Amino acid sequence: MAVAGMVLDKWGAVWSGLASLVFLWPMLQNHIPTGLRQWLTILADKLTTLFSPYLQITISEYGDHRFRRSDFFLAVEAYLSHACARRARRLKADLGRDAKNLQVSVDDHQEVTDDFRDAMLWWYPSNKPTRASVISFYPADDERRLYRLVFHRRHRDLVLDEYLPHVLAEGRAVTVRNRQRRLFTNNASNNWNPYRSGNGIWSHVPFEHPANFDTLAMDPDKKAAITDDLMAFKESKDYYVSVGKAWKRGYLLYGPPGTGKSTMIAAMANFLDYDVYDLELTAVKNNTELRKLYIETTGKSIIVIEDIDCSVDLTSKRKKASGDKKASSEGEDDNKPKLPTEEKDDGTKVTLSGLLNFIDGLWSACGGERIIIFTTNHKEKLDPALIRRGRMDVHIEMSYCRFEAFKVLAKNYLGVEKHELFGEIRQLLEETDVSPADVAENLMPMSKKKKKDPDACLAGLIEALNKAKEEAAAKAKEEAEAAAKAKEEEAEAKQKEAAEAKAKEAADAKEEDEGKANG
Ligand SMILES: Nc1ncnc2c1ncn2[C@@H]1O[C@H](COP(=O)(O)OP(=O)(O)OP(=O)(O)O)[C@@H](O)[C@H]1O
Repeated sequence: MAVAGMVLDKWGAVWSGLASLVFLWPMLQNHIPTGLRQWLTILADKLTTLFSPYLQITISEYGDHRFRRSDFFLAVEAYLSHACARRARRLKADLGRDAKNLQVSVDDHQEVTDDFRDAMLWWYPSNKPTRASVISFYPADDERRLYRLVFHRRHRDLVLDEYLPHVLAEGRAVTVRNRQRRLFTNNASNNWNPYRSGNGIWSHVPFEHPANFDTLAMDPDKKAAITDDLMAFKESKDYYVSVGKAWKRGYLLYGPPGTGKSTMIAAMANFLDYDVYDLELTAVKNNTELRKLYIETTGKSIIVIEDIDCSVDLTSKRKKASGDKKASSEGEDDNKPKLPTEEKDDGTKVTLSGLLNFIDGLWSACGGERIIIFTTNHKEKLDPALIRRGRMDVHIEMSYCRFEAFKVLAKNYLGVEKHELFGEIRQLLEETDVSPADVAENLMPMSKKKKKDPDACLAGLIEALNKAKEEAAAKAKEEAEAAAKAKEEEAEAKQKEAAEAKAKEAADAKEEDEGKANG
């Protein structure tokens, strides 16, 4: 007993000495030269590590690789916000994913305690420079956020074998439950900031588009094929692993304006419960930026490049390669922003090969569970390499409104599934090319009175369709006349050219004869 008492006395003195040092340290620091202070700090750290019965695990935001936020860090963040909220002193409140329920979570820099199978654990968030960064030449990397988990050494096995896997699983489940889906857009690179969480590469707002496959006007069989494909993709993680492919899928949506390409993307995102990254390619300076943007996207997301033909001049390369310089500018709108497609990558532009790598290069396999969608009004303008199967796995044509699609709109907008005017409308829709956007516009009851009156809306639609039909016929006539006139002019020009050539030939022959006679 006496020996035990002496040992306790000895440790008591050590702990009380250390406690005094910790207490006086802030005052002493100001009177100690910097070099000595750093040395003492490191020494104190080593002593604490040596003698303390507590162990510490660090989970940093970017793990070992500096490009992508660590999944484990994100899971810890979600777990702490949710599981430890009751014990935290500083909380934050926000509206949940449905924007109705209040959600209370742990404030960002709050220390929290947790208990797991009777073991106490302490979590310390930090985004201050670590000690290493004080003497490092590269402070930026160390200023990123981290969590320290502190626990008694007798719980080592429990923490490593059971607690941390529990945190990971719970954190992931919380993330899925609380996910407020987001619509991201890329920032110009001069606004990127390595010190900010997520680097400020993407900005986001809550994604709240109401479109879904029930409200999308489209042929029902085509619609069913798309939803089946999406569902198969979502559930095919193991399949992609087994065939050695990155878990991603490319969709090309093409068709005239107002046929529902953007609406389809929103319906897909709602169907899959994914985020949407709307990538504005003209704001991306080069291939490196493009890669960085991809790496900063998360799984369960749709990455969209709308109107890809307007961002990248994809036809010119092939035509230039065949020596047809004139053809390269045919049909192009010179006012549109275009990014060069020359394969030479001098770091000042996004090239076609950069875009191909974005879709299926090595970096594109980071993370998985992503859908890439390109939209275009002019499929024929795109380089075949860009849209070949394997890159853009599914090509979906968004076409003009036919009767099946109209029925969906009539049901959504007017609540009508059958009507005596449907026959006439079917006939007109077969004869006229109008977009679902135009049809929808005509079914929108702009006054309360009209809302109650589908007859008036449908009659208005018939009127608009007849007008569109007449306009189309007039345009076709005009075009035919213009084509005939052009043909006539061309024939006349050819005739004139032939006559001139003949006259010149005759004049030359005459000159030659006169020359001979004189000579
Ligand atoms: N297939 C459709 N089903 C339901 N609504 C549609 C459909 N197509 C168009 N609309 C309606 O028309 C509006 C415009 O459609 P949307 O923006 O999706 O067309 P888009 O093909 O993306 O056009 P653009 O090529 O000009 O970008 C939508 O807000 C929607 O209300």
